[in-house]
Amino acid sequence: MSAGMNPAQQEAVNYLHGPCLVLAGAGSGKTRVITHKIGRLIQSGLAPKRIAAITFTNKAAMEMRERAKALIGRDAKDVVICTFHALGVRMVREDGHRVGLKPQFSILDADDVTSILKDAGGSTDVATARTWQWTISKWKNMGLNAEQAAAQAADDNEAITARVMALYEERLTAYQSVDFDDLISLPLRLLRDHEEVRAKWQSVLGHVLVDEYQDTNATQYDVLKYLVGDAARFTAVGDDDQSIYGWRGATLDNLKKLPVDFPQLKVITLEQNYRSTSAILRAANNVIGPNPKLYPKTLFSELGEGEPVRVVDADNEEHEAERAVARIQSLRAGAAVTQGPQYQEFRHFAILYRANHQAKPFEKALRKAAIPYKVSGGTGFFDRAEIKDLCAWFRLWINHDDDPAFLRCITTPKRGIGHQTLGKLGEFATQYKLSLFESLFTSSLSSLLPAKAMDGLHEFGRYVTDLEYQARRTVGAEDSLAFMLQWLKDIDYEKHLYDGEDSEKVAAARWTNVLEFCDWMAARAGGQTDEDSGTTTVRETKSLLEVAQTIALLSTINQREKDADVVTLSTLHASKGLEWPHVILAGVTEGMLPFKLDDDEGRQQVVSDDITQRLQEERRLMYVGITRAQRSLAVSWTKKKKKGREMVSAQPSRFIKEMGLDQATVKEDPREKLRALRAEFAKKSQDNAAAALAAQQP
Ligand SMILES: Nc1ncnc2c1ncn2[C@@H]1O[C@H](COP(=O)(O)OP(=O)(O)OP(=O)(O)O)[C@@H](O)[C@H]1O
Ligand SMILES: [Mg+2]
Repeated sequence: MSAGMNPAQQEAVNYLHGPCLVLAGAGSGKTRVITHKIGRLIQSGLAPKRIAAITFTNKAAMEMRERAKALIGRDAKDVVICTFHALGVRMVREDGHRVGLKPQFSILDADDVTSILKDAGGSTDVATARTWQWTISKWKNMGLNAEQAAAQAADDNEAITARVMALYEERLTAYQSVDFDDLISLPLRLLRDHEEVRAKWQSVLGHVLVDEYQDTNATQYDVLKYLVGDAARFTAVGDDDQSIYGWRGATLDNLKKLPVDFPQLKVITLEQNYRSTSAILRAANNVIGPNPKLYPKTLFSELGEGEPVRVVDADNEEHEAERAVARIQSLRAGAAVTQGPQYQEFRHFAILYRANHQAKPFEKALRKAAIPYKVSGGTGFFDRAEIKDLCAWFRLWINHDDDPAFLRCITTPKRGIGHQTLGKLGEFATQYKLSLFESLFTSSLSSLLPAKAMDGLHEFGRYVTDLEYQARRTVGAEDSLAFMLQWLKDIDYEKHLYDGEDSEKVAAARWTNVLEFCDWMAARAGGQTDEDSGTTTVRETKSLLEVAQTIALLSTINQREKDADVVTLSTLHASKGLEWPHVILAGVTEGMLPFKLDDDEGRQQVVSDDITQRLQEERRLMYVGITRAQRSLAVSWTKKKKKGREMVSAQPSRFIKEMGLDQATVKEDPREKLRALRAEFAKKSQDNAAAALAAQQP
């Protein structure tokens, strides 16, 4: 396992029996250490299923699984490679009964949580519910329950929020549901309060590896500590300069605590960057320079100076997007990078920005130029309303007490059961502490509702039970697909989509998503997993209900997009850990990156109101962005930006200056567009020629 590993990396890989921290800058091969160490641990005799590698996102987990498979082969399949949250799902499923949860509990997404909070707070508006949601999440991440939150409430607002939290928690228990934060705080409670749970997990896991350690929060740290116990066999890798989730409770204290809590900790630093050219690395080092250092770091690259980093100044967002597209075309035509391999496929390009909403102009410009792309870190396939609709049914099959799912199913599509009926049902359920589904068949309900309404409710209840019964018995790809299509027909879902959309085109696209989803589900019932890419392995078929169970539990699953040759659009946060040959950092405009610091709108996402700290986190975000680039980097800003509905003039981000670029080379060559046009023209005439040739074939 020592191929492609420098001595420091090898040292980290070979240090098997104690706590190990790899602290190093971007692109220095930390994630690579984790993958190789998995192999080394297996080689040393540890069973693959006793190794857990924890990543920051599902996508990162998927990538690591692939890398591990390429390196180790079949054994990689049994290694637990997942996020803290996914590990939490497993722990709560196995041991949640100790805190009153059935193994088939539901996981609520952010929208479900908002609507429960709205309700718990007495039908408040969405904005208030979201504020509560934010605070409650923060408390949960600090390990506080409603009672403790009430005790430490700083003002009336917090006191009210703590009261709402208590009601909210009651509802979650009634619904047999958990939210995302619970997936960390419940495992912690289980490990902390139940010795047998702790002993079990400590013997199950022989070594725990954590990537992106700098972005763990206090609760995750405690989970880790209990998981590894006194043996302390773990490897954490991270970079304090890439800590970008402070606003969500991540804390660098976790880095500082490690040597204190584990005095025998072995700390390894890495200095060589294998990702970026010197020009890119220099800009990155210059930007991060002003931030205080947790430990001294020098990062060098042997990949040569490379192309100078470009600065692109655009008039507005549309212009910025056009110029980005022109740059991609020009690089694809081989015009801009003169040294080394060219990296001209679409997959070699990424456009990164601060916030999701910035994607739009780029999407439009890319479409216009017929360049394929994907938006990651934003609304993914599984976040689409139509997919969530279908998942709600799965959730209900699996857990009848999942009230949010119940409400979604009974109203999508509408089946003639009105709000009044549902309101009565809700009151009844609350009064008798029952779930909505349980209430359906309680005889005393009929005294509250007219016979017709009762019939409707009973029919719905029976239909759900019947579907679940059938789904349990439907096994394999073909039957599952047929079953789902029949079900969609029964509930008239296609019509529901068309009725709900003004534009037929949009409705059709949504229906296509639904069909694609059914296909995907059916393939899973046929035994296909995300990891195998169509190779011939022996497949174990599953029942549709089993598939539904995994899908419903992990509502955010990444699509299989790894092989697609497309340009990536991503937020900076979601780009962490990844790399592309060519990167365009967009919206590097003062007020956007760094995000407006003189906050007069009481922005909710920011926990800390310390301006210096916020600026430091923004700077780290910029550092993360710059260090995603391997060969070429362009940084673009706009001379005008939106402020409310107005366009106001804007300045380049202070970070551009801090990159310390050579003034003579900073400007993007204005001839880029001409070159790009020429390239496009050349490609078009080639295509035309090919088409003409094809037409001549007999
Ligand atoms: N010793 C090595 N020899 C050659 N290539 C390496 C070596 N170590 C790492 N690499 C390559 O360098 C790139 C960056 O590695 P990796 O993604 O592991 O860095 P990282 O430290 O995890 O970065 P980040 O901080 O952005 O997460 C990858 O393409 C990886 O394959
Ligand atoms: Mg990494």
